[in-house]
Amino acid sequence: MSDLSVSTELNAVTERFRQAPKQYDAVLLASFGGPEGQDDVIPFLRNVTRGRGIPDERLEEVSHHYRAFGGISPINQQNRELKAALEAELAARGIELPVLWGNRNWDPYIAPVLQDAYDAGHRRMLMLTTSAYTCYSSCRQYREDIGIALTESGLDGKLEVDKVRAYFDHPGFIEPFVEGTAAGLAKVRAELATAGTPDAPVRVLFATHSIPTRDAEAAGASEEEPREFEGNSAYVAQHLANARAIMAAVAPDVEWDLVYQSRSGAPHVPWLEPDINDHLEVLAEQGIKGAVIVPLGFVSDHMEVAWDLDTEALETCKNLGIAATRVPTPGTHSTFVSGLVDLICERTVEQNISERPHATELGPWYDVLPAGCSENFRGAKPVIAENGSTVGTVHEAHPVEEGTK
Ligand SMILES: CC1=C(CCC(=O)O)c2cc3nc(cc4[nH]c(cc5[nH]c(cc1n2)c(C)c5CCC(=O)O)c(CCC(=O)O)c4C)C(CCC(=O)O)=C3C
Ligand SMILES: [Fe+2]
Repeated sequence: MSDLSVSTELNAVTERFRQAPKQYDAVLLASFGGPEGQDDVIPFLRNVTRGRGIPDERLEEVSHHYRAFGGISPINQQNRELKAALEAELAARGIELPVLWGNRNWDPYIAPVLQDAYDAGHRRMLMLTTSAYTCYSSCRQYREDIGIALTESGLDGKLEVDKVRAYFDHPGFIEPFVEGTAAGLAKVRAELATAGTPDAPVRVLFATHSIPTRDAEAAGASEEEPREFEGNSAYVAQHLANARAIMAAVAPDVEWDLVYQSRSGAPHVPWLEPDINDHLEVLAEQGIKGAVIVPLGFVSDHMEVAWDLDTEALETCKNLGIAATRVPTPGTHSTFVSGLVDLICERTVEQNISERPHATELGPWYDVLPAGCSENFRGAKPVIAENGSTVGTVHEAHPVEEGTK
């Protein structure tokens, strides 16, 4: 249906940071976590922002987003559904790999999940995150949280944990956006036609989470493997490359912009801009009458999508007289789920997939990150899946290996 252009070639850098396939005994589906009731809201926000310099006023404001949803973030249910979909796809392919689910900021927390996994006999796990891009928050922080959990529990050296590559440009992640953008454009154009202005200008807005510009510049950067990125940031470059790939497949003639949302730091700290709402005002002044909002930075329709886009940005569009629609996130789209299982199979010995499909020239991203990748100036922490770090590796003979020799 679409003509997303996909390459399976490895670049020299990826080749160097590639890990040989292993015999894993479980997948760890690692996510952000969210509150499941009004009483959870404040403790959850404290977990997220511990030591991060987020002003109280911002926490107060964000707590209202959660309160409006009964204190329940949609993210946990979405992860339960993703876990079930992954289990079904693995089973359908005859792959015996249990999927365990752990969160960075809410129950079920990563640390006890790792302990339970070890107690149940697991020794070699492959982490799959619900975060597709490269920056501190979307990659390194997950790797540090595993590193900290392993070190503090004494499991380091006994339980091995690796990570699936950042999959922003895997076709399984991009295809649902291609489909959604095409459908969104058709919907907005139909709406404009009904209003008697079929030729009114429409803009596609690719939305992602803003991050501090300092984090953006550190994203994907490492002394070991210096690389130049568009926008001076792998995070920015990855989104731009994805947006281009999607527009090339869907509507090469339609104009688009990359915009940011959910900024939370202190006002004097610079974050990536423009904010989607500010940008919509500029577009309205330029005479834009239709907008297709693509939540390119997100894997599921969690609170950052449900509030910041569906509640705030769509409200802004309404006030500005812009006909708008928000495209679905990959969620449990069968192409996405199947792509995630392909990503797992890239790393496993059984039913190994040796090709590394990628729809942008930036990828495929690394299995093992170059030393110091996306460090965020908050001090060194134990980290897994990184060149030069032994955290998350096993120093003794591995029982699974012994059994299979
Ligand atoms: C890059 C990125 C992603 C995408 C990658 C990924 O998916 O991981 C993401 C996802 C998410 N962010 C989420 C929620 C929050 N993020 C916050 C704060 C922050 N996010 C940041 C970045 C990101 N965040 C940053 C740099 C901060 C500042 C504090 C810090 O430096 O860490 C805060 C604090 C309050 C506020 O200021 O908003 C909350 C509540 C939820 C859960 C939604 C739900 O509950 O459904 C999800 C999926
Ligand atoms: Fe966030």
